[in-house]
Amino acid sequence: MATRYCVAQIARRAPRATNLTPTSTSLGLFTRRHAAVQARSFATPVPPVTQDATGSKGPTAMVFLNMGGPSTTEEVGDFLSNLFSDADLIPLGRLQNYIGPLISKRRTPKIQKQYAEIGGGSPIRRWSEYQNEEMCKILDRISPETAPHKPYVAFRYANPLTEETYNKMLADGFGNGKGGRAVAFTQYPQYSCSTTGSSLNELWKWRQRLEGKAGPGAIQWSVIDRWPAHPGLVEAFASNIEKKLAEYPEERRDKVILLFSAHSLPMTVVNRGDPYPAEVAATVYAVMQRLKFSNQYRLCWQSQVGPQPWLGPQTQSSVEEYIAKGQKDLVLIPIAFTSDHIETLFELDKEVIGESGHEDTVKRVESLNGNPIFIGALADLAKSHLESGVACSYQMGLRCPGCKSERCSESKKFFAEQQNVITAR
Ligand SMILES: C=CC1=C(C)c2cc3[nH]c(cc4nc(cc5[nH]c(cc1n2)c(C)c5CCC(=O)O)C(CCC(=O)O)=C4C)c(C)c3C=C
Ligand code: FES
Ligand SMILES: [Fe+2]
Repeated sequence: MATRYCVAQIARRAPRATNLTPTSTSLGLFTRRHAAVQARSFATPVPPVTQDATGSKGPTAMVFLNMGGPSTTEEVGDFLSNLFSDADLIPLGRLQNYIGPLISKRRTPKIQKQYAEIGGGSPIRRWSEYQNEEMCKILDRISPETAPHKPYVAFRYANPLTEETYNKMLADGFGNGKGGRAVAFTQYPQYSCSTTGSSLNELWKWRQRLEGKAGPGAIQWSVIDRWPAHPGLVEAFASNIEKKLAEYPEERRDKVILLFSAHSLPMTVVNRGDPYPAEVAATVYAVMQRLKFSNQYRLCWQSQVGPQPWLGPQTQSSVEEYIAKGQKDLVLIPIAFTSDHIETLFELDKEVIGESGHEDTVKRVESLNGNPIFIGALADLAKSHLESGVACSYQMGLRCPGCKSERCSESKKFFAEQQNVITAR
Protein backbone atom coordinates (compact mmCIF):
# COMPACT_ATOMS: atom_id res chain seq x y z
CA MET A 1 0.00 0.00 0.00
CA ALA A 2 1.27 3.47 -0.82
CA THR A 3 2.47 5.21 2.33
CA ARG A 4 1.81 8.82 3.20
CA TYR A 5 3.34 10.02 6.43
CA CYS A 6 2.28 13.24 8.04
CA VAL A 7 2.28 15.00 4.69
CA ALA A 8 -1.49 15.30 4.90
CA GLN A 9 -0.98 17.40 8.01
CA ILE A 10 1.65 19.42 6.20
CA ALA A 11 -0.75 20.13 3.36
CA ARG A 12 -3.32 21.52 5.81
CA ARG A 13 -0.81 23.75 7.59
CA ALA A 14 1.38 25.14 4.87
CA PRO A 15 1.17 25.90 1.16
CA ARG A 16 2.48 23.12 -1.07
CA ALA A 17 6.03 23.41 -2.34
CA THR A 18 6.15 25.16 -5.70
CA ASN A 19 9.13 23.36 -7.19
CA LEU A 20 7.06 21.76 -9.95
CA THR A 21 4.78 24.70 -10.66
CA PRO A 22 6.74 27.93 -10.27
CA THR A 23 4.82 31.15 -9.91
CA SER A 24 4.99 33.92 -12.45
CA THR A 25 6.71 36.17 -9.89
CA SER A 26 9.72 33.87 -9.96
CA LEU A 27 10.30 34.60 -13.64
CA GLY A 28 11.61 38.09 -13.05
CA LEU A 29 14.71 36.81 -11.31
CA PHE A 30 16.49 35.26 -14.26
CA THR A 31 18.71 38.11 -15.20
CA ARG A 32 22.44 38.12 -15.72
CA ARG A 33 22.61 40.90 -13.14
CA HIS A 34 21.64 38.47 -10.38
CA ALA A 35 24.27 35.98 -11.41
CA ALA A 36 27.10 38.47 -11.85
CA VAL A 37 30.40 36.96 -10.78
CA GLN A 38 31.74 38.56 -7.61
CA ALA A 39 34.68 38.04 -5.29
CA ARG A 40 34.44 35.16 -2.77
CA SER A 41 32.81 36.28 0.44
CA PHE A 42 32.49 33.20 2.62
CA ALA A 43 35.97 32.97 4.05
CA THR A 44 34.62 34.54 7.26
CA PRO A 45 33.22 32.46 10.17
CA VAL A 46 29.45 32.00 10.51
CA PRO A 47 27.77 34.47 12.87
CA PRO A 48 25.90 32.96 15.85
CA VAL A 49 22.49 31.42 15.09
CA THR A 50 20.21 34.00 16.68
CA GLN A 51 17.84 36.61 15.34
CA ASP A 52 20.01 39.68 14.73
CA ALA A 53 19.18 43.40 14.93
CA THR A 54 18.09 43.45 11.26
CA GLY A 55 15.51 40.72 11.97
CA SER A 56 17.36 38.16 9.89
CA LYS A 57 16.73 34.54 10.87
CA GLY A 58 20.08 33.59 9.32
CA PRO A 59 22.60 32.24 8.94
CA THR A 60 21.14 29.61 6.64
CA ALA A 61 23.19 26.65 5.44
CA MET A 62 22.59 25.87 1.76
CA VAL A 63 23.71 22.28 1.25
CA PHE A 64 24.08 21.05 -2.33
CA LEU A 65 23.50 17.30 -2.64
CA ASN A 66 24.97 15.35 -5.52
CA MET A 67 26.78 12.09 -6.20
CA GLY A 68 30.19 13.74 -6.68
CA GLY A 69 33.06 12.40 -8.69
CA PRO A 70 36.76 11.71 -8.23
CA SER A 71 38.76 14.95 -8.50
CA THR A 72 41.91 12.95 -9.34
CA THR A 73 42.49 9.49 -10.84
CA GLU A 74 43.81 8.31 -7.42
CA GLU A 75 40.33 8.90 -5.96
CA VAL A 76 38.57 6.66 -8.53
CA GLY A 77 38.94 3.49 -6.40
CA ASP A 78 37.32 5.04 -3.31
CA PHE A 79 34.61 6.69 -5.42
CA LEU A 80 33.62 3.38 -7.04
CA SER A 81 33.87 1.52 -3.75
CA ASN A 82 31.46 3.99 -2.12
CA LEU A 83 29.17 3.80 -5.14
CA PHE A 84 28.98 0.00 -5.28
CA SER A 85 28.42 -0.15 -1.50
CA ASP A 86 25.24 1.96 -1.82
CA ALA A 87 22.23 -0.34 -1.58
CA ASP A 88 19.93 2.51 -2.66
CA LEU A 89 21.79 2.65 -6.00
CA ILE A 90 22.94 -0.93 -6.56
CA PRO A 91 21.19 -3.40 -4.24
CA LEU A 92 23.44 -6.46 -3.85
CA GLY A 93 21.67 -8.00 -0.87
CA ARG A 94 23.38 -9.31 2.23
CA LEU A 95 26.70 -9.58 0.39
CA GLN A 96 26.74 -5.86 -0.54
CA ASN A 97 29.77 -5.03 1.59
CA TYR A 98 31.69 -7.97 0.13
CA ILE A 99 30.65 -7.88 -3.55
CA GLY A 100 30.59 -4.04 -3.82
CA PRO A 101 34.33 -3.56 -3.19
CA LEU A 102 35.16 -6.53 -5.47
CA ILE A 103 33.24 -5.09 -8.44
CA SER A 104 34.68 -1.62 -7.85
CA LYS A 105 38.24 -2.96 -7.68
CA ARG A 106 37.81 -4.76 -11.00
CA ARG A 107 36.27 -1.68 -12.63
CA THR A 108 38.78 0.88 -11.30
CA PRO A 109 41.51 0.70 -14.02
CA LYS A 110 38.99 1.14 -16.86
CA ILE A 111 37.28 4.11 -15.20
CA GLN A 112 40.65 5.64 -14.19
CA LYS A 113 41.58 5.72 -17.89
CA GLN A 114 38.34 7.54 -18.72
CA TYR A 115 38.98 10.19 -16.05
CA ALA A 116 42.57 10.53 -17.28
CA GLU A 117 41.20 11.28 -20.76
CA ILE A 118 38.99 14.11 -19.49
CA GLY A 119 41.85 15.92 -17.77
CA GLY A 120 42.57 13.69 -14.77
CA GLY A 121 39.34 13.94 -12.77
CA SER A 122 35.73 15.02 -12.54
CA PRO A 123 35.07 18.80 -12.49
CA ILE A 124 31.85 18.25 -10.47
CA ARG A 125 33.33 19.48 -7.15
CA ARG A 126 34.71 22.67 -8.68
CA TRP A 127 31.39 23.43 -10.41
CA SER A 128 29.25 22.57 -7.37
CA GLU A 129 31.29 24.84 -5.09
CA TYR A 130 31.23 27.67 -7.62
CA GLN A 131 27.47 27.38 -8.31
CA ASN A 132 26.63 27.33 -4.60
CA GLU A 133 28.89 30.28 -3.72
CA GLU A 134 27.40 32.36 -6.53
CA MET A 135 23.86 31.35 -5.57
CA CYS A 136 24.48 32.34 -1.94
CA LYS A 137 25.74 35.77 -2.97
CA ILE A 138 22.49 36.35 -4.88
CA LEU A 139 20.42 35.01 -1.98
CA ASP A 140 22.09 37.42 0.45
CA ARG A 141 20.68 40.23 -1.70
CA ILE A 142 17.22 38.86 -2.57
CA SER A 143 16.49 37.07 0.73
CA PRO A 144 18.01 39.29 3.45
CA GLU A 145 15.64 37.82 6.03
CA THR A 146 17.48 34.46 5.85
CA ALA A 147 20.99 35.92 5.27
CA PRO A 148 23.82 35.24 5.49
CA HIS A 149 23.64 32.09 3.35
CA LYS A 150 26.52 29.71 3.82
CA PRO A 151 27.36 27.28 0.98
CA TYR A 152 28.13 23.59 1.64
CA VAL A 153 28.52 20.65 -0.71
CA ALA A 154 27.65 17.11 0.43
CA PHE A 155 28.57 14.34 -1.99
CA ARG A 156 27.33 10.77 -1.78
CA TYR A 157 30.44 8.98 -3.12
CA ALA A 158 33.35 11.45 -3.27
CA ASN A 159 34.87 14.18 -1.14
CA PRO A 160 33.41 16.14 0.54
CA LEU A 161 31.27 13.24 1.76
CA THR A 162 28.05 13.87 3.69
CA GLU A 163 29.69 12.94 7.01
CA GLU A 164 32.52 15.45 6.50
CA THR A 165 30.11 18.22 5.51
CA TYR A 166 27.78 17.54 8.46
CA ASN A 167 30.75 17.72 10.85
CA LYS A 168 31.87 20.97 9.22
CA MET A 169 28.41 22.47 9.69
CA LEU A 170 28.47 21.52 13.38
CA ALA A 171 31.96 23.02 13.75
CA ASP A 172 30.73 26.19 12.01
CA GLY A 173 28.07 26.73 14.66
CA PHE A 174 24.97 25.04 13.25
CA GLY A 175 23.18 22.56 15.55
CA ASN A 176 24.98 21.36 18.71
CA GLY A 177 22.38 23.09 20.85
CA LYS A 178 22.44 26.26 18.73
CA GLY A 179 19.74 25.23 16.24
CA GLY A 180 19.98 26.97 12.90
CA ARG A 181 18.38 26.28 9.57
CA ALA A 182 19.75 24.18 6.72
CA VAL A 183 18.35 23.52 3.26
CA ALA A 184 19.27 20.27 1.53
CA PHE A 185 19.15 21.31 -2.12
CA THR A 186 19.40 18.39 -4.55
CA GLN A 187 21.39 19.14 -7.68
CA TYR A 188 19.54 16.44 -9.58
CA PRO A 189 16.63 18.40 -11.10
CA GLN A 190 14.62 15.18 -11.52
CA TYR A 191 13.98 12.96 -8.49
CA SER A 192 15.13 9.35 -8.45
CA CYS A 193 15.24 7.16 -5.36
CA SER A 194 18.68 6.03 -6.58
CA THR A 195 20.08 9.58 -6.63
CA THR A 196 18.31 12.25 -4.54
CA GLY A 197 16.63 9.54 -2.46
CA SER A 198 20.00 7.96 -1.70
CA SER A 199 21.55 11.33 -0.76
CA LEU A 200 18.65 12.11 1.58
CA ASN A 201 18.86 8.67 3.20
CA GLU A 202 22.57 9.33 3.78
CA LEU A 203 21.92 12.79 5.22
CA TRP A 204 19.29 11.37 7.53
CA LYS A 205 21.76 8.64 8.64
CA TRP A 206 24.40 11.21 9.61
CA ARG A 207 21.80 13.37 11.30
CA GLN A 208 20.94 10.40 13.55
CA ARG A 209 24.60 9.58 14.21
CA LEU A 210 25.89 13.10 14.81
CA GLU A 211 22.90 14.84 16.39
CA GLY A 212 20.88 11.94 17.81
CA LYS A 213 17.19 12.51 18.47
CA ALA A 214 15.91 15.89 17.36
CA GLY A 215 15.94 18.47 20.13
CA PRO A 216 15.41 22.22 20.16
CA GLY A 217 19.13 22.82 19.48
CA ALA A 218 19.39 20.47 16.49
CA ILE A 219 19.64 21.67 12.90
CA GLN A 220 16.23 22.33 11.30
CA TRP A 221 16.32 20.70 7.87
CA SER A 222 14.17 21.36 4.84
CA VAL A 223 14.57 19.92 1.35
CA ILE A 224 14.37 21.13 -2.23
CA ASP A 225 13.83 17.67 -3.61
CA ARG A 226 12.98 18.20 -7.31
CA TRP A 227 12.68 21.02 -9.82
CA PRO A 228 12.30 19.43 -13.28
CA ALA A 229 10.27 22.21 -14.87
CA HIS A 230 11.55 25.34 -13.16
CA PRO A 231 11.41 28.15 -15.74
CA GLY A 232 15.01 29.21 -15.08
CA LEU A 233 16.27 25.67 -15.64
CA VAL A 234 14.18 25.45 -18.81
CA GLU A 235 15.45 28.83 -20.01
CA ALA A 236 19.08 27.86 -19.38
CA PHE A 237 18.71 24.63 -21.40
CA ALA A 238 16.70 26.30 -24.18
CA SER A 239 19.11 29.19 -24.69
CA ASN A 240 22.06 26.76 -24.86
CA ILE A 241 20.18 24.72 -27.49
CA GLU A 242 19.47 27.85 -29.53
CA LYS A 243 23.18 28.73 -29.44
CA LYS A 244 24.12 25.27 -30.70
CA LEU A 245 21.45 25.30 -33.44
CA ALA A 246 22.85 28.63 -34.67
CA GLU A 247 26.06 26.76 -35.64
CA TYR A 248 24.18 24.94 -38.44
CA PRO A 249 23.56 26.66 -41.80
CA GLU A 250 20.16 28.39 -41.76
CA GLU A 251 18.64 26.16 -44.46
CA ARG A 252 19.40 23.01 -42.37
CA ARG A 253 18.67 24.42 -38.92
CA ASP A 254 15.04 23.39 -38.39
CA LYS A 255 15.79 19.86 -39.71
CA VAL A 256 18.34 19.20 -36.95
CA ILE A 257 17.03 16.53 -34.55
CA LEU A 258 17.33 17.29 -30.84
CA LEU A 259 18.38 14.20 -28.89
CA PHE A 260 17.86 14.73 -25.18
CA SER A 261 20.04 12.33 -23.22
CA ALA A 262 19.61 11.34 -19.57
CA HIS A 263 21.39 8.77 -17.39
CA SER A 264 19.40 5.54 -17.72
CA LEU A 265 17.90 3.44 -14.91
CA PRO A 266 17.78 -0.34 -14.54
CA MET A 267 14.31 -1.63 -15.45
CA THR A 268 13.97 -3.04 -11.92
CA VAL A 269 14.11 0.57 -10.64
CA VAL A 270 11.70 1.83 -13.33
CA ASN A 271 9.24 -0.98 -12.53
CA ARG A 272 9.49 -0.28 -8.80
CA GLY A 273 7.79 3.00 -9.73
CA ASP A 274 10.71 5.44 -9.63
CA PRO A 275 9.55 9.00 -10.50
CA TYR A 276 12.68 9.88 -12.55
CA PRO A 277 11.60 8.87 -16.09
CA ALA A 278 8.41 10.96 -15.82
CA GLU A 279 10.27 13.95 -14.37
CA VAL A 280 12.98 13.82 -17.07
CA ALA A 281 10.20 13.76 -19.66
CA ALA A 282 8.65 16.81 -17.94
CA THR A 283 11.92 18.75 -18.37
CA VAL A 284 12.18 17.74 -22.03
CA TYR A 285 8.62 18.80 -22.76
CA ALA A 286 8.99 22.13 -20.96
CA VAL A 287 12.17 22.89 -22.95
CA MET A 288 10.43 22.00 -26.22
CA GLN A 289 7.48 24.22 -25.30
CA ARG A 290 9.89 27.10 -24.66
CA LEU A 291 11.49 26.40 -28.09
CA LYS A 292 7.99 26.42 -29.62
CA PHE A 293 8.69 22.91 -30.95
CA SER A 294 11.06 24.39 -33.54
CA ASN A 295 12.71 20.99 -34.13
CA GLN A 296 11.84 17.30 -33.93
CA TYR A 297 13.16 15.62 -30.80
CA ARG A 298 13.57 12.34 -28.90
CA LEU A 299 14.57 11.40 -25.37
CA CYS A 300 17.18 8.66 -25.05
CA TRP A 301 19.15 7.17 -22.17
CA GLN A 302 22.88 6.71 -21.59
CA SER A 303 25.47 5.23 -19.21
CA GLN A 304 23.98 1.86 -18.46
CA VAL A 305 26.27 -0.39 -16.40
CA GLY A 306 26.24 -4.19 -16.20
CA PRO A 307 24.25 -6.87 -18.03
CA GLN A 308 20.70 -6.39 -16.67
CA PRO A 309 18.02 -4.59 -18.76
CA TRP A 310 18.04 -0.75 -18.59
CA LEU A 311 15.59 1.85 -19.85
CA GLY A 312 16.15 2.65 -23.55
CA PRO A 313 16.61 3.62 -26.29
CA GLN A 314 20.32 4.01 -25.69
CA THR A 315 21.88 7.30 -26.74
CA GLN A 316 24.76 5.79 -28.71
CA SER A 317 22.60 3.37 -30.72
CA SER A 318 20.02 6.13 -31.35
CA VAL A 319 22.75 8.31 -32.89
CA GLU A 320 23.99 5.41 -35.01
CA GLU A 321 20.48 4.54 -36.17
CA TYR A 322 19.55 8.11 -37.15
CA ILE A 323 22.83 8.41 -39.06
CA ALA A 324 22.08 5.10 -40.81
CA LYS A 325 18.69 6.56 -41.81
CA GLY A 326 20.53 9.53 -43.39
CA GLN A 327 19.95 12.01 -40.52
CA LYS A 328 23.41 13.38 -39.75
CA ASP A 329 22.47 16.73 -38.15
CA LEU A 330 21.95 15.80 -34.50
CA VAL A 331 22.27 17.88 -31.32
CA LEU A 332 22.79 15.99 -28.05
CA ILE A 333 21.44 17.63 -24.89
CA PRO A 334 22.46 16.19 -21.48
CA ILE A 335 19.20 16.95 -19.67
CA ALA A 336 19.65 15.34 -16.23
CA PHE A 337 23.08 16.73 -15.28
CA THR A 338 23.77 20.31 -14.34
CA SER A 339 27.53 20.22 -14.82
CA ASP A 340 30.16 18.38 -16.82
CA HIS A 341 31.56 15.02 -15.77
CA ILE A 342 32.56 11.70 -17.25
CA GLU A 343 29.10 11.16 -18.81
CA THR A 344 29.33 14.32 -20.92
CA LEU A 345 33.09 14.79 -21.43
CA PHE A 346 33.96 11.15 -22.05
CA GLU A 347 30.82 9.22 -22.96
CA LEU A 348 29.03 11.80 -25.12
CA ASP A 349 32.02 13.70 -26.53
CA LYS A 350 34.56 10.90 -27.00
CA GLU A 351 32.41 7.80 -27.45
CA VAL A 352 29.04 8.83 -28.89
CA ILE A 353 30.19 11.81 -31.01
CA GLY A 354 33.82 10.73 -31.45
CA GLU A 355 32.83 7.31 -32.78
CA SER A 356 29.88 8.54 -34.89
CA GLY A 357 32.08 9.37 -37.89
CA HIS A 358 30.28 12.73 -38.15
CA GLU A 359 31.91 15.00 -35.58
CA ASP A 360 31.16 18.02 -37.78
CA THR A 361 27.35 17.52 -37.75
CA VAL A 362 26.71 15.64 -34.48
CA LYS A 363 27.19 18.21 -31.71
CA ARG A 364 26.63 18.53 -27.97
CA VAL A 365 25.02 21.42 -26.14
CA GLU A 366 27.24 22.97 -23.47
CA SER A 367 26.52 21.85 -19.89
CA LEU A 368 25.00 24.39 -17.50
CA ASN A 369 28.18 24.67 -15.36
CA GLY A 370 28.65 28.40 -14.55
CA ASN A 371 25.78 29.61 -16.76
CA PRO A 372 24.41 32.81 -15.10
CA ILE A 373 20.81 32.01 -16.11
CA PHE A 374 21.15 28.67 -14.36
CA ILE A 375 22.69 30.16 -11.22
CA GLY A 376 19.90 32.77 -11.15
CA ALA A 377 17.42 29.88 -11.33
CA LEU A 378 19.05 28.15 -8.34
CA ALA A 379 18.72 31.37 -6.33
CA ASP A 380 15.09 31.80 -7.36
CA LEU A 381 14.26 28.24 -6.36
CA ALA A 382 16.00 28.65 -3.02
CA LYS A 383 14.28 31.96 -2.29
CA SER A 384 10.81 30.53 -3.08
CA HIS A 385 11.60 27.54 -0.87
CA LEU A 386 12.81 29.65 2.06
CA GLU A 387 9.69 31.84 1.82
CA SER A 388 7.31 28.88 1.50
CA GLY A 389 7.92 27.55 5.02
CA VAL A 390 7.58 24.03 3.61
CA ALA A 391 9.84 21.19 4.75
CA CYS A 392 9.75 19.26 1.46
CA SER A 393 7.50 18.82 -1.56
CA TYR A 394 4.15 17.13 -1.04
CA GLN A 395 5.23 14.53 -3.59
CA MET A 396 8.27 13.48 -1.54
CA GLY A 397 6.07 11.77 1.07
CA LEU A 398 4.84 9.17 -1.43
CA ARG A 399 6.94 6.04 -1.64
CA CYS A 400 7.34 4.01 -4.82
CA PRO A 401 4.62 1.36 -5.13
CA GLY A 402 7.34 -1.33 -5.08
CA CYS A 403 9.47 0.19 -2.29
CA LYS A 404 10.42 -2.23 0.49
CA SER A 405 13.18 -0.09 2.00
CA GLU A 406 13.10 0.78 5.71
CA ARG A 407 15.64 3.54 5.01
CA CYS A 408 13.22 5.26 2.60
CA SER A 409 10.41 4.91 5.09
CA GLU A 410 12.38 6.37 8.02
CA SER A 411 14.15 9.17 6.17
CA LYS A 412 10.96 10.39 4.45
CA LYS A 413 9.27 10.39 7.84
CA PHE A 414 12.14 12.43 9.31
CA PHE A 415 12.09 15.11 6.60
CA ALA A 416 8.28 15.37 6.65
CA GLU A 417 8.36 15.77 10.45
CA GLN A 418 10.74 18.72 10.10
CA GLN A 419 7.55 20.60 9.10
CA ASN A 420 6.52 20.61 12.76
CA VAL A 421 9.87 22.18 13.71
CA ILE A 422 9.68 24.84 10.99
CA THR A 423 6.03 25.67 11.75
CA ALA A 424 6.78 26.01 15.48
CA ARG A 425 9.70 28.35 14.78
C1 LIG B 1 20.60 11.70 -12.95
C2 LIG B 1 21.76 11.17 -12.84
C3 LIG B 1 22.08 9.78 -12.53
C4 LIG B 1 21.28 8.66 -12.31
C5 LIG B 1 19.76 8.55 -12.36
C6 LIG B 1 22.14 7.57 -12.04
C7 LIG B 1 21.73 6.28 -11.77
C8 LIG B 1 22.59 5.21 -11.67
N1 LIG B 1 23.95 5.18 -11.84
C9 LIG B 1 24.45 3.90 -11.67
C10 LIG B 1 25.79 3.49 -11.73
C11 LIG B 1 26.92 4.33 -11.96
N2 LIG B 1 26.90 5.67 -12.19
C12 LIG B 1 28.19 6.15 -12.34
C13 LIG B 1 28.62 7.43 -12.58
C14 LIG B 1 27.76 8.52 -12.66
N3 LIG B 1 26.38 8.51 -12.55
C15 LIG B 1 25.89 9.77 -12.66
C16 LIG B 1 24.56 10.20 -12.59
C17 LIG B 1 23.44 9.35 -12.39
N4 LIG B 1 23.44 8.03 -12.07
C18 LIG B 1 27.03 10.65 -12.85
C19 LIG B 1 26.93 12.13 -12.97
C20 LIG B 1 28.18 9.88 -12.85
C21 LIG B 1 29.62 10.36 -13.07
C22 LIG B 1 30.22 11.12 -11.93
C23 LIG B 1 31.34 12.05 -12.39
O1 LIG B 1 32.10 11.72 -13.28
O2 LIG B 1 31.47 13.13 -11.82
C24 LIG B 1 29.08 5.05 -12.18
C25 LIG B 1 30.61 5.15 -12.16
C26 LIG B 1 31.21 5.15 -13.49
C27 LIG B 1 31.22 3.77 -14.05
O3 LIG B 1 31.69 2.84 -13.36
O4 LIG B 1 30.72 3.59 -15.17
C28 LIG B 1 28.31 3.91 -11.95
C29 LIG B 1 28.78 2.50 -11.72
C30 LIG B 1 23.32 3.09 -11.37
C31 LIG B 1 23.39 1.60 -11.11
C32 LIG B 1 22.17 3.89 -11.38
C33 LIG B 1 20.75 3.58 -11.12
C34 LIG B 1 20.30 2.70 -10.26
S1 FES C 1 12.61 3.09 -3.56
FE1 FES C 1 11.35 4.77 -4.10
S2 FES C 1 10.59 5.38 -2.13
FE2 FES C 1 11.90 3.71 -1.61
FE1 LIG D 1 25.15 6.75 -12.50
